[in-house]
Amino acid sequence: MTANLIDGKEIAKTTRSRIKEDVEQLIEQGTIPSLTVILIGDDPASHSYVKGKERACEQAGITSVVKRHPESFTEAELVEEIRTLNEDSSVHGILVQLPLPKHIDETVVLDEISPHKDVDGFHPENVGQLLSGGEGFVPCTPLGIIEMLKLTGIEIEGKHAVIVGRSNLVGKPVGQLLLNENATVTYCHSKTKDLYKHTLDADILIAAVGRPQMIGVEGIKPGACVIDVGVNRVDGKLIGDVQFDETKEIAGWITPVPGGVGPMTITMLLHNTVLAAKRLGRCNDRS
Ligand SMILES: Nc1nc(=O)c2c([nH]1)NC[C@@H]1CN(c3ccc(C(=O)N[C@@H](CCC(=O)O)C(=O)O)cc3)C=[N+]21
Repeated sequence: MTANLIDGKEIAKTTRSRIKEDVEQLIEQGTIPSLTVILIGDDPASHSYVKGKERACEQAGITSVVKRHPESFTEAELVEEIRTLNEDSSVHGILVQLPLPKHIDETVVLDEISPHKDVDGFHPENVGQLLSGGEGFVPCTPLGIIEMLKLTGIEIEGKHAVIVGRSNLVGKPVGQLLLNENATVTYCHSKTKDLYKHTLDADILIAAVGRPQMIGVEGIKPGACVIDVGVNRVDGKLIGDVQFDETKEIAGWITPVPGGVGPMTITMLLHNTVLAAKRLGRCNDRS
């Protein structure tokens, strides 16, 4: 058996053209959705991701501004910049590219972003909304994964979803979303004993550890849906967390790296920015 490929690029393309229509409608109503990205330091991977975000915004008709700062930019300067953007009614979405330099406290910074402009969904208010089933912003990668499953027609309800990795960015929120979709959810992590005992029972396996090819085919249940969130750069090449070539022979569905989750992450950033513009627009109408 060979797995069906979940083509993230193709799904992203379809979703982005839908978003573009939304943007056009908003522009007709007088609002140009706009995203500001703050990028500190000169990590090549971060610069490349941010370029991808800029390109995607441009294609969708969303205004994007990138504020680039040297490694020496201070936490106080960053907080000040965020406060200014929070107040600026022409800015709908604010994203601070991670990771930040060591001298800046990520928590302090993320807490400073207005929850109404927090298109990453990292602000504690939005994290809380996700847990309680509210209407906050949901982190882009987890949202992209759910969208991809739905658009591919993979049933979530009643399925056993096993997540490997418990980061705040991906592991934890994707588990919560799957739970909200009525999956039975298991979280695995670096201290989990006998990892494959759990993964072998997964109908839906989410690999989000950030270690190249750490999940082997011995850990995959035949017919399972395997979502590989890994973006590990090895010798200039992008490698996932799953041994793709072996796994694709027994899985039912699998996402490639690149061309899987990555393009959907950026797509959901566009989605969240449009959502922010719609919501903030409504607030401005009322004032
Ligand atoms: N505040 C913040 N929000 C983020 O969402 C965020 C972040 N910081 N820091 C870094 C990670 C990583 N991330 C990716 C986004 C797109 C691709 C992507 O599009 N990847 C393409 C390939 C891109 C390439 O070749 O370089 C693909 O998988 O096909 C990958 C990784 C967002 N992140």
